[in-house]
Amino acid sequence: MPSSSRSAKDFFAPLAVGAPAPVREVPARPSRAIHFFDPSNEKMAAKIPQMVGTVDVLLGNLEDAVKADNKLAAREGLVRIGRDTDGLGGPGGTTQLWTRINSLDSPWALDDLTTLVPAIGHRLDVIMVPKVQGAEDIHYVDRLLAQLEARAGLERPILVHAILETARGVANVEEICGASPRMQGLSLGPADLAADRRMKTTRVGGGHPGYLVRQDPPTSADGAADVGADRTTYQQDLWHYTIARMVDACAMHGIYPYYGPFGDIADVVACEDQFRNAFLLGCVGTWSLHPKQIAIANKVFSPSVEDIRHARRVVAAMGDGTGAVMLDGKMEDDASLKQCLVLVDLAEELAAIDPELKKQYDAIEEG
Ligand SMILES: CC(C)(COP(=O)(O)OP(=O)(O)OC[C@H]1O[C@@H](n2cnc3c(N)ncnc32)[C@H](O)[C@@H]1OP(=O)(O)O)[C@@H](O)C(=O)NCCC(=O)NCCSC(=O)C[C@H](O)C(=O)O
Ligand SMILES: [Mg+2]
Repeated sequence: MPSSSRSAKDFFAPLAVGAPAPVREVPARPSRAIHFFDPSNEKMAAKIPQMVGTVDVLLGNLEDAVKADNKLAAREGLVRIGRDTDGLGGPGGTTQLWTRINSLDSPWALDDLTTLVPAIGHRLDVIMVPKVQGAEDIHYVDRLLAQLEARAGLERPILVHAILETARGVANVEEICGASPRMQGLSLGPADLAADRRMKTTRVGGGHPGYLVRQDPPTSADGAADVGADRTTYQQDLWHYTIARMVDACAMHGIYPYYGPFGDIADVVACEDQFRNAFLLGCVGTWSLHPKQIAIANKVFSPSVEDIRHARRVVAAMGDGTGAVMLDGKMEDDASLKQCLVLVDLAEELAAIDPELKKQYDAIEEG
């Protein structure tokens, strides 16, 4: 659905003479892990060629986590990597190439775009824009990209991904998603969002032991509550509300939602839990900050063999897709079939790019 500031008839028109036609549908390319690296960090940059083919997306980060003194080196490093790395980015790339530019109010964002698009625009699949506040930020990037693409003679538009990391961004999430046909998706930026909301946390994503609910107190025979008794507590998910809003806004506009960073690199168990919550709620992928988070993301954001076995059984049992049937004591109908088809379709997309997964899904016995 077009945003209110552009009429429906103009929504899919190029925003500059000579710019490529906007996409009508965002390509469903697997992007389970968006792996962040700092192109100014020589050790990290040296690892990028060998990571192609092992991760769905490699993202050259130019924003936070890159020291101010290294901003230029990061931009130039990304240009080198984009130019020289086989198989990275563009329509034939085995791994997508994304970048996160600096925020639009920073001294670097304009040069990020005017340098990257002419130099490696043909390789760049998606530009992640941080701290997006509303549709106006997307409109600015949209027009500028169209001008730069036209000048560079690009044949396909670079897509845009917004990070949801301000209270205003969350309040405007639907209009952000619908602001341009370039919109590919949204990620949660829990660290900046926490600061902007004045949450009293100090972490980069994940949970907090203080955010909990407690079991009711036991009562004595006279009905008095023993509030001092030992009671089980249940840690709650700080990010549930925002992820759920993000998922709905993305689904409504046909674009893709992602969890963001999990900063406790050592806690691979909680990382997997956080990723899985996001997967179950509808996210298609997550960020990876360290090489060891790639395997976690790939595992979590690929449907399990058990889920695919069950989903295929439901599809088979439902025949023409209408009516209701009983399977293993449970009712299945049109709606559960649709859920199963989400999983089956995702498995097919992933099997097409991941031979190991394909082997596992192909080995599932029918019946
Ligand atoms: C988190 C790190 C700083 C950890 O780095 P380091 O201490 O060097 O880790 P290791 O010693 O375990 O590294 C082992 C080797 O792996 C290489 N390495 C590390 N990270 C990466 C990477 N991301 N990509 C490629 N290679 C990597 C190291 O160089 C070591 O190599 P070697 O010595 O040759 O064996 C570091 O991982 C890091 O900086 N990660 C990226 C951080 C980042 O991008 N942060 C920004 C995103 S989160 C954010 O911005 C918040 C968000 O916007 C919000 O608001 O919520
Ligand atoms: Mg941030």
